[in-house]
Amino acid sequence: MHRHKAASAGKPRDDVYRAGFACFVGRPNAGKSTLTNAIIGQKIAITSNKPQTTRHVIRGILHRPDAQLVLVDTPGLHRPRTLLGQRLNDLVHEVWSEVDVIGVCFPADEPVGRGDRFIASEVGALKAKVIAVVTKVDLVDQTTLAQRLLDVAELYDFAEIVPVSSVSGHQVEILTDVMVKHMPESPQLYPDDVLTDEPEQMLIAELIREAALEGVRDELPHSMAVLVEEMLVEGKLTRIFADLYVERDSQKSIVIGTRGARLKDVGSRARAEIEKLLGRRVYLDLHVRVAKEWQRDPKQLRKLGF
Ligand SMILES: Nc1nc2c(ncn2[C@@H]2O[C@H](COP(=O)(O)OP(=O)(O)OP(=O)(O)O)[C@@H](O)[C@H]2O)c(=O)[nH]1
Repeated sequence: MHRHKAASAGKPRDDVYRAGFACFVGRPNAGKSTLTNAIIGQKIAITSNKPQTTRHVIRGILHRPDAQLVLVDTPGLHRPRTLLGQRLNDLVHEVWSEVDVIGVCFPADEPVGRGDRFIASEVGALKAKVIAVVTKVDLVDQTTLAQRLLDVAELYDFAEIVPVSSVSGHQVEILTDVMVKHMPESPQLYPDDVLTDEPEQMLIAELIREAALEGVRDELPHSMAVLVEEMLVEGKLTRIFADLYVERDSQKSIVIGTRGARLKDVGSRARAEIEKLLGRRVYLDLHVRVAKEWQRDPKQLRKLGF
């Protein structure tokens, strides 16, 4: 038997450190993003687009003394009508097969429908624990909520059903506890200092944006966004990877300048400011991208503040 020492010693559950991956799924508008923010937003939330151990995009990591909960993104699941739809669904299943907990979200203020049934039928037969989250409970009365909980319970044999409101914060803590409870015993998956918290990343993005706009505000008024993709702490040095998004190729040329001279200058000015902010030495890696393809991705657009 490969039992953990702590478990065989009969220690209380509280002593066990748990860590793992979870994702929220559900039809569009079910409240997945808001819930993710409610869980990680007020805590020491850290985000990154460069997953270290898995292929999926990490939305945030919740650190607790007893657990680490890594929330990952999945693209929406659709009834596959096209090859692309099929490929997307394959990707969804790939992510699902790698997570420990799947939270299927059902908005309390809308009846359970065909889309919900489809998703519920797809989440079975996985190693993941599947829990139901009834979202937006602040929008309905007790009778409606009770009916919704019954309808959801009939869809699938969920491990748990948790009603929450991301807006009022009602039961968000409890949902987190439930998710942690279903995480495997595991050492910490991500060290605390590999990634950083979002507010800090926003400030850094703003400093880069300031530096990039200097002298060219007339040509590039609002059409630029900066996204800090990754921050890595390596000894005394912090490596920061950031993307500058512009709307057109012509704007990209302006930002980069002749043979990259302007971008280099932007980088060194931004770096000086970031070093002041962090009080640490910084290596800054800037990439200029045209946002065209990003405009079709609402999540990315939201992240960029458009
Ligand atoms: N009143 C209330 N509104 C909520 C709550 N959670 C989410 N909403 C609202 O519901 C809408 C959809 O929420 P999102 O979090 O964007 O939903 P989503 O599932 O991520 O949507 P997609 O990205 O389209 O899949 C937004 O307008 C939210 O403000 C809640 O707990 N209470």
